[in-house]
Amino acid sequence: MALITPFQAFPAPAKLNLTLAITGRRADGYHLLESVFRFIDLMDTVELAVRDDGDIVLDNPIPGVPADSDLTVRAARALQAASGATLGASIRLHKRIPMGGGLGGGSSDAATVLLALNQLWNTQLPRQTLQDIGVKLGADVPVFVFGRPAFATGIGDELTECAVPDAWYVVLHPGVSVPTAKIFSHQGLTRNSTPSIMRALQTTQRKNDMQSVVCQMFPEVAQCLAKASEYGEPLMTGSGACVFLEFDKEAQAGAVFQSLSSSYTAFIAKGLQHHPLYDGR
Ligand SMILES: C[C@@](CO)(OP(=O)(O)O)[C@H](O)COP(=O)(O)OP(=O)(O)OC[C@H]1O[C@@H](n2ccc(N)nc2=O)[C@H](O)[C@@H]1O
Ligand SMILES: Nc1ncnc2c1ncn2[C@@H]1O[C@H](COP(=O)(O)OP(=O)(O)O)[C@@H](O)[C@H]1O
Repeated sequence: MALITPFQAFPAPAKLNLTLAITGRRADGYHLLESVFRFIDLMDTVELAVRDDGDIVLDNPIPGVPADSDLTVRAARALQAASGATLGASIRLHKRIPMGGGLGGGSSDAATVLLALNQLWNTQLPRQTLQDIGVKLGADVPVFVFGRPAFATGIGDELTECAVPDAWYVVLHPGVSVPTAKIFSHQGLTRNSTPSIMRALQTTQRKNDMQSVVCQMFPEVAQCLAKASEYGEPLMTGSGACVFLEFDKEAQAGAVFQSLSSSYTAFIAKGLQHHPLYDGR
């Protein structure tokens, strides 16, 4: 019997980019960003059981995503390679975060695997080392390992903790899936936002430099933003397609959710002050 522990469940929250400015492009094609990331309580669950044969096995691959490409499997293998761990893991994924929605679900699943297996395998790598392993899997992975709301620079991997308000969100899915790479490589993308001098301002200035190109390519996103603007000031998260509205009170979010959930797949979510696996260290 290869399994040597029972399955344990670990949460993987979605993220919102409260603001996202593109300030330049590196020689390797990756873009320089300034963004404020926060976590919300819309979550996937990753179940993990330790194996004694060193294998990494995904029990329930996502349709259309081969197990070897799944970010959870890649994260577990990257941790084995970096730590020399000889143990393996069986993985079961319970997806709730829509894919290709700009909510970072795959990256969050990967970060949860890194954080959880680092404990289950007793590899004891420091958080920064896990972030360094994570960035090779995807630019969004480090912030989930970092575990706190963050002002991000670099390609989204240089992180400073920042304050975010207690808030509730209505997240709308416009019904299309946006390919991140296509938006980053689009001719019409503006890449010249001025880097901010006062970082604190970034939590109040809200924009998304990817929104205009996504709206050109996917009119469904523009229509969703127009509809949502009847209830507040919506913004797209990441490279889309999801759109969100922020509210101070749960009741306000609840009323808007009621109104919009007949037109869109919608989620109501509480903003988190830290990642559920963040232990303060
Ligand atoms: C746009 C953001 C904002 O948080 O989020 P999502 O919309 O994906 O959630 C991220 O920067 C996405 O991060 P992630 O989805 O992990 O990106 P990766 O897998 O590393 O890269 C996907 C593609 O986007 C491009 N890319 C990504 C990040 C970045 N700073 N510059 C880029 O040019 C890469 O060249 C690659 O072609
Ligand atoms: N565990 C995973 N969950 C979701 N998507 C994954 C996973 N592993 C690999 N992927 C791939 O990553 C792509 C981006 O997914 P995701 O991170 O959910 O969206 P986004 O980058 O828009 O926030 C998916 O379309 C899928 O092909």
